Amino acid sequence: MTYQMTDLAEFGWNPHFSAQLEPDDLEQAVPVRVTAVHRGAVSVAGPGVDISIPPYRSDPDDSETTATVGDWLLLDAETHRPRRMLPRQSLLKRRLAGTGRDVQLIAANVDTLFIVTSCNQDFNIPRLERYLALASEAEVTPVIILTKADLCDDPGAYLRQAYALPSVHMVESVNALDGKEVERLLPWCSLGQTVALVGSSGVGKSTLINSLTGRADIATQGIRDDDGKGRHTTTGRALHRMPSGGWVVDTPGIRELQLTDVQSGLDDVFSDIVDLARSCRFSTCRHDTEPDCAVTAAIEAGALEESRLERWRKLIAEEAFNSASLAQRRSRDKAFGKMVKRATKDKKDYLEP
Ligand SMILES: Nc1nc2c(ncn2[C@@H]2O[C@H](COP(=O)(O)OP(=O)(O)OP(=O)(O)O)[C@@H](O)[C@H]2O)c(=O)[nH]1
Ligand SMILES: [Zn+2]
Repeated sequence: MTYQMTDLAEFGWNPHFSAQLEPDDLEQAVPVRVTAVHRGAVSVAGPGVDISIPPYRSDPDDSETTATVGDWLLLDAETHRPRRMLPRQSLLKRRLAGTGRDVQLIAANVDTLFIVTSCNQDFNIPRLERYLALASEAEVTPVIILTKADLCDDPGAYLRQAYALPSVHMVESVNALDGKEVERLLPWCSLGQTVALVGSSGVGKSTLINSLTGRADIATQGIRDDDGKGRHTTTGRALHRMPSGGWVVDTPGIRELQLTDVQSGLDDVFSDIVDLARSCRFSTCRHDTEPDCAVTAAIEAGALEESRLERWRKLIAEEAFNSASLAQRRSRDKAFGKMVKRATKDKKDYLEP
């Protein structure tokens, strides 16, 4: 079977994925994209394919290799069984709420992360920095979207604060209810582009998705669900096609974002402090009372805000804590695997001396 690359491009295929193909792959396999993950089934779609298959994990020992929304799978053209998953271009994940340890995959192969906040008390620099670190770590381009501009006297003040963050290059303020204004986001939503939205509850993510998809089937707060049992919030997870040709990932609100394994993301977002720290006299400088500390010197000179240093410290501490518990679990899993292997070998030796 052969495909026009343009047919695949509609689903978000790009040279990154072409580069993963073996010469005869497309003769025996169909590339499909995961459009939804349900309990016990995964929906996939591609040119001429729109089916449900059982959940797939390429490495049984590694939960991060579970096919998630946005992943590309090569299905056997006849049996429709997955042959393999193509290496991801990006991966958004978060610590699973409640368990404290497990990592939940949010979406793969996302091009742009819309970090949504509103021009009111939700606007919060530390929260933006967390989301920026998440985007950087996931290798997704961040765009900050300031909603409810229509309810605010001076949206420009919020725009300026967001732009002032060193790693921020794109900020848009919109009235998410106004389709015309939301068109300003179209450059990130063109053919085959995949966007995901993150932000606190109530900032307007569903409203934006509705405006971008031109549909009203995604529940917004305050609207009653069909079952009449009450307010429906975004709980499913799926890729929705936009009239502009792009795809939008509808993920549940990430209310308690925890940073896992985001050391390099933090370094990017706080590169100003990391750069300064290189000039401290001691490589182990804690930027506290040490002599010749470039960081405290910058604070004294007014070049760095002390609160920014504090936020960095807090995130570093949180990151260290999270990564430590993750590392503990990984080494425990590994030790368990080794023990099982050893026991199996012992048994074999015993049975076949
Ligand atoms: N005036 C105005 N209202 C908005 C805007 N964006 C969202 N709203 C309203 O704010 C409320 C919350 O919006 P949602 O889109 O449900 O927020 P959400 O981020 O999806 O919330 P969760 O589903 O809980 O994560 C709704 O009543 C929207 O109509 C905006 O830009 N301007
Ligand atoms: Zn220092």
